[in-house]
Amino acid sequence: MGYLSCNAESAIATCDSHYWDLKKNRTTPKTHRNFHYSDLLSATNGFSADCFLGKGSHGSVYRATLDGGNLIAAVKITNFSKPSATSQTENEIEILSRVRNPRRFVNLIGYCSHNHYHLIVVDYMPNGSLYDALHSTTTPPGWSRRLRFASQVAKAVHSLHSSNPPVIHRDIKSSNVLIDEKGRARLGDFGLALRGHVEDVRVKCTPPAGTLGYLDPCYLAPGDLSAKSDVFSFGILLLEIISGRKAIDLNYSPPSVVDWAVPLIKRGEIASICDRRIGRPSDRAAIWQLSVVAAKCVRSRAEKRPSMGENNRLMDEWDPNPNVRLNKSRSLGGLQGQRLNA
Ligand SMILES: Nc1ncnc2c1ncn2[C@@H]1O[C@H](COP(=O)(O)OP(=O)(O)OP(=O)(O)O)[C@@H](O)[C@H]1O
Repeated sequence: MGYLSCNAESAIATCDSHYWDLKKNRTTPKTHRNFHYSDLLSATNGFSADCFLGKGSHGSVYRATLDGGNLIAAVKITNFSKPSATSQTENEIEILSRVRNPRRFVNLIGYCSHNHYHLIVVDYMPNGSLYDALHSTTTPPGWSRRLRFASQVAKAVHSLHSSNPPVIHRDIKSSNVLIDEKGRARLGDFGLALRGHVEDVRVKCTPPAGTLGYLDPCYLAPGDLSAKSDVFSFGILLLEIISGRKAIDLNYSPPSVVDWAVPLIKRGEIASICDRRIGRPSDRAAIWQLSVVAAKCVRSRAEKRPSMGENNRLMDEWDPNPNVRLNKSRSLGGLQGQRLNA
């Protein structure tokens, strides 16, 4: 996936550099382990093909068997010679040292530096990414799993936005949502995340970055960043979950999932955007509601988008227990019948 801009180094130069100076270790709390390279080498069988999990834009990922077989982890390796990769890895370590959620995030276990390489050790997610589940399998997830994934990602993003100071992820997309051993969707890849209030100098100085197709059109300059940029990307992710279409797919016209799906949602033609590979949704009201939430999240004016807290409250109405759901719906007022003004 192509990053529009990952130019964090120049931002660090102009901003409050000591805040992020991981190497001098002034601000990073020691909650993670410092691994020896030799341990990671043997834990991955010498980074063998057998342990290879995948390759991203900044390096490769391997499965590691640590602590005498008691801990299975994923090791991401990036090369120091790529400055953008280095700054993203350092940033990911910094952020993940401060936010931790065993059920919602792909958490940091530790890290190691060796010669020209940074190695970051994180929770191992044995069931691939949401991108793979939606786009690369012959058996895509059914509607109830999709609803669960949507709700789990919403909770993960909300927990970032409501931490103190808040964290804006800036790269929410299906390939950064990984599925754990219990089938839960967890948010990973915090390389572009920013921790701080929007008025903080670090946040104000960092150039826009993200992935094409998910990037908020209002986020054109550093000062435009807000949590609503994550809300936009989350809306794209919801459209992807509902339709099974990629954020941008040149095989379709229009290629953008937003340009295609939102007019249909506004006309109430929800069935037209539902993924045909998995049949009709049994819980049509929930999918209807999810589609409306998605359309609200991708509104062109950031201030008109709901917060992740509001999205969460609406999604909580899909409790698997119909009685609980009915009560919640009564108390909160469902979306059904609401007009959607872009
Ligand atoms: N914690 C993990 N557990 C298991 N597999 C992982 C883990 N992290 C990444 N992977 C796998 O490794 C591959 C590369 O991941 P990585 O995060 O480096 O890149 P990406 O998110 O796919 O792409 P990009 O770097 O462009 O954002 C992914 O396909 C993913 O399935």
